[in-house]
Amino acid sequence: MAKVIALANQKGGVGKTTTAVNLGIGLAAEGNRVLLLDADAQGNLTDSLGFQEPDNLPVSLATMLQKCMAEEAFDPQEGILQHHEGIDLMPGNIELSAVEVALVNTMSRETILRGYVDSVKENYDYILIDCMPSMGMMTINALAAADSVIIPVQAHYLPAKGMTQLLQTVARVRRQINKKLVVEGVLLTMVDSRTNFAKDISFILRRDYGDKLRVFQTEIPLSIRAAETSARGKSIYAHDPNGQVAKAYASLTREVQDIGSERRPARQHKADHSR
Ligand SMILES: Nc1ncnc2c1ncn2[C@@H]1O[C@H](COP(=O)(O)OP(=O)(O)OP(=O)(O)O)[C@@H](O)[C@H]1O
Ligand SMILES: [Mg+2]
Repeated sequence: MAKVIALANQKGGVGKTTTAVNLGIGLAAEGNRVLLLDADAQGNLTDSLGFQEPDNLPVSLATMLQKCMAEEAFDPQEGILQHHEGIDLMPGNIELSAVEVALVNTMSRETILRGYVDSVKENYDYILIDCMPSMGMMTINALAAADSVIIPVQAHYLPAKGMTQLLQTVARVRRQINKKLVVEGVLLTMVDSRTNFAKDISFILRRDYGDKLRVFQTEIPLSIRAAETSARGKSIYAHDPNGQVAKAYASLTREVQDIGSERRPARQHKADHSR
């Protein structure tokens, strides 16, 4: 049964999609069965895995969510695409915007995506959900469907305010819709280790949040190599296997796998109970 991880941050351009691709393919390289869900109407995940023009795909996540809303039966393999680096993808496209609007007037509007995820869960070890940069209904659906959330944070900005909002949303979803939801970890991305500023942000983040949340030891370096992959339909491991970004994503993959095999740290239990 899959572990379901959402990649979420309402701030745009922080590395959610890049992390979905490279963590997903990293986990597959370790022998896991992995499904990526593109829950962003921009379709960037679909596009960056080489399925260009996502808006022309006949079946996408929007199609499947419409079926779930209509309580229509479907084949769990329907619409799932295969990427040559060993992962499956349920693509996303502009139609998700219409679905997001339709959700507002639907019964159980927060748990439609969970219904879809439940129907495909047994075929995978990990399902990663790439969220859009907003806290709208689709992201709430992703948090409702997930076991945990990874929060990528760009090392260029102090994330304080946005993080507080996001953590409040996660806590609200946990209280009201999905008791099991935890923060898997905060991931620093686009770290320019030559600057003191990036070091300061890493320090502040670990100081202010480190006792409540896991801040991944791995930090993803800023590199044009990472930016290039989105245009080429492949992972950083295929594009620049010996580079720093590939090493960092492989290290993140190991951290995420290790979490699965260890008990949750005591401090996280404490944080949960204090709410
Ligand atoms: N480590 C990195 N170094 C340099 N550029 C990067 C790195 N990671 C991602 N990028 C680039 O930064 C941009 C934003 O990354 P990405 O699309 O992964 O963010 P996102 O959070 O998914 O954005 P959105 O909120 O729009 O969905 C992309 O052009 C991507 O190629
Ligand atoms: Mg994205």
